[in-house]
Amino acid sequence: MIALDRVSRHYGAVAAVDNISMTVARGAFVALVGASGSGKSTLLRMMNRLETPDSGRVTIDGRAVSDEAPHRLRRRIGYVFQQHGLFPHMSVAANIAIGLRLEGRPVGDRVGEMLDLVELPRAIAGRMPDALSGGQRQRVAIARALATEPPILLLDEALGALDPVTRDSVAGRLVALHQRLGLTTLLVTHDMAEALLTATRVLVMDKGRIVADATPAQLVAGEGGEVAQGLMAVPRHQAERLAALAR
Ligand SMILES: Nc1ncnc2c1ncn2[C@@H]1O[C@H](COP(=O)(O)OP(=O)(O)OP(=O)(O)O)[C@@H](O)[C@H]1O
Repeated sequence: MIALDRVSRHYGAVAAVDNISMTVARGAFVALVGASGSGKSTLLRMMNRLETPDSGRVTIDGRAVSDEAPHRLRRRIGYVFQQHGLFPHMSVAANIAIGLRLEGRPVGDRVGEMLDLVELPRAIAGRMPDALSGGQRQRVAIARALATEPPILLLDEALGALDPVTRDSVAGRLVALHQRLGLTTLLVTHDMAEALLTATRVLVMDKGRIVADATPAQLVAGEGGEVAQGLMAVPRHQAERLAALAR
């Protein structure tokens, strides 16, 4: 569904994304992990034209994203980032409905349906974003991203600002939504454990390149190479220390 063909993006001398070719199948849940600065966000943001490659081509359903107006493209691609990005002066309902309104589509009962989808009470529709908890705000941001029913969902550290309990619960809801709506989802995260527990395919980035492309089971089995296993050391070490506490 999504294809990158020899895509690069430089900032001065830095190759943020260095000649990457990859494809993402429809319905996949792909995590992009890697150290800070490895190019994850740049790669993601080239898919919805928030960044432009210096060379190479990004296509969705066979069509180059550069041939489509950004606002049209973004109707087909939901995008959620770390700082939820809700409009502070608009109610929850107005935030969720904004995509539909911009397209001139009827809102109908969509706000309520979207709140149901992310398991928030419909009664919060009239609240302002600053009257919500961080986890609730992030779920509203996901509801907003999905309100226009885009088939693709891009999440850039979308859970990164949440406390661990909320993060775990929102991650679980996301996987359920991904399956229920048949989405194609890409999740950028620093957290290898989160990648392993949500995605079915994990891409590991290092210095602008993809250095591993593996399933969670393969990574747990020790595959994927040195950089991937370096990232695996964190959850593995934590699991060992927790197991040692129980002894
Ligand atoms: N607008 C920009 N101007 C200059 N350099 C940039 C810009 N955006 C990204 N970079 C550089 O490109 C490289 C990749 O950045 P990117 O944000 O894609 O990495 P990342 O893996 O998402 O990092 P993080 O996990 O810290 O968000 C970094 O060296 C970064 O400093």
